[in-house]
Amino acid sequence: MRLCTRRRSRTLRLWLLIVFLSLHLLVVSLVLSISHTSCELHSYPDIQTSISFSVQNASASTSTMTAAGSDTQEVEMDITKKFFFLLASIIFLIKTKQQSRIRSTKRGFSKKNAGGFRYKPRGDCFFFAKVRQLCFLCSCKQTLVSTRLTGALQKSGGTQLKLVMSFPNYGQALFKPMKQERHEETNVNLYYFSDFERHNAEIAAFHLDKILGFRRVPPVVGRLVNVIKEIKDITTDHKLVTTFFTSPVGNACFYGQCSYYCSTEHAICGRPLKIEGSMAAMLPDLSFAPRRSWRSPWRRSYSRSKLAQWEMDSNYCDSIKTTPPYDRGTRLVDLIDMSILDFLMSNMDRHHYETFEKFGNDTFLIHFDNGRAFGRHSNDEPSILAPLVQCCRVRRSTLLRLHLLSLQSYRMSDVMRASLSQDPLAVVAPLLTEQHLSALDRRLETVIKTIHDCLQQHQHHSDVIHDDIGDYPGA
Ligand SMILES: Nc1ncnc2c1ncn2[C@@H]1O[C@H](COP(=O)(O)OP(=O)(O)OP(=O)(O)O)[C@@H](O)[C@H]1O
Ligand SMILES: [Mn+2]
Repeated sequence: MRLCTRRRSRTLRLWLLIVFLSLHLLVVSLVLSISHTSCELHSYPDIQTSISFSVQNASASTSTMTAAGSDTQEVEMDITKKFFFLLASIIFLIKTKQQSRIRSTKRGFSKKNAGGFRYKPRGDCFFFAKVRQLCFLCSCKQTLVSTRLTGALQKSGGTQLKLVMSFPNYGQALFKPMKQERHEETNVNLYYFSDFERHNAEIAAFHLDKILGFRRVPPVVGRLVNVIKEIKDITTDHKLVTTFFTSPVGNACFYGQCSYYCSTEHAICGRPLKIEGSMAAMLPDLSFAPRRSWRSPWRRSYSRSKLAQWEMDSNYCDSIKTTPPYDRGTRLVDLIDMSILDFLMSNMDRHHYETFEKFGNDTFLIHFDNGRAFGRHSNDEPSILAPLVQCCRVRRSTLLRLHLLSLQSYRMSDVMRASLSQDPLAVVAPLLTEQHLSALDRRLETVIKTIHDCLQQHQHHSDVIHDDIGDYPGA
């Protein structure tokens, strides 16, 4: 009898082991394939090949378009894939939770993938960073758009109201509510530092950054949020609750606490209940993936009367070029990439940028905080291009991408329009007005002309072009 029970329990254990091992194998292969392909699918595969192909052959096929714009589309997973992904995610989450606890005590992260690190689950936004770019799995967008919200807290720091929203699986997103209609231009008498932050600018900046091939803005999507059910009823912030009220026309409003525009006059109101906003995927917690904040050498003075040094000294770049970390590697051209992005969307508010500490100085710049972009379409701000004008340096890959987006068939405004139409809020109204889209084409011409002027002023192309493609024949 006892022998029989023992034999039965041994068979049972054996079966359990087989089931466990096969499940494990399945999960490992799925996770590996997902984490591998996702970055390929979403990370501008083979940008050099795509661009060189189209520049050489202006009538390039749709494969080039994939690199320029349509790769902003999320990959739709079919039901089976979704099921397996869910299964993999659940087991993976449990495993990663245990691992991350061990790793976070070491204050580091795994460097399993060549030149990259992973993973910190933030909801479904499995995060993956390479030395050169940010990468999120495809389910991330869906999480931001439709996962139930379980918490809303005001984010401390910063000047304007923004909320950290939580998902049931402890994932988080940064919510910036709509403060201004899409067609409204910033009042000309407002200084750049007191301009409103725009939710559609955060969304559009994410798309533009991708189209430019940078991938340095964390994913941002638009979402309609119920002011009462998804903020007031779920927040544990009692001070925030006291700022809710019903407007004279019956809309649910609140204003929160912050140093700019947190008052009844600038209340954030639903229509009557729902309000548009941008949801940005949160990067891993600082304890897991520490970041360093850098003051931009071309930071504005944030004063009504003072000028910054770079505005007074035309040789300013000479000193920056010899100052670490701008004296070596790609830091200077990365900063110039950022100034091109900012000029295109007219963002004057780039006071700081951040990097992941783990990658040291040889890494990309994270382009956070784009809410003050796309304020005025009728005006271009040449001073934003100062790093390019003063240093006359640019990555070859950036120049090629700009050339591509200036071609009739891949016009920047067309690619942006197509890309932005993928956002859930595009059904309410286009994320950028046509005036803003055509401003992009106009500003692109200015950037290209500036680079050509630099080439004329310098004897050798290599003085201007930072060759990050190597074997690509002349730009
Ligand atoms: N997606 C994100 N993931 C993680 N941290 C983020 C994210 N977005 C912003 N942050 C952090 O929060 C800080 C404030 O965010 P943001 O700059 O967007 O707000 P802000 O109110 O415009 O700030 P400021 O007034 O200082 O410009 C950022 O500097 C960054 O450190
Ligand atoms: Mn800001």
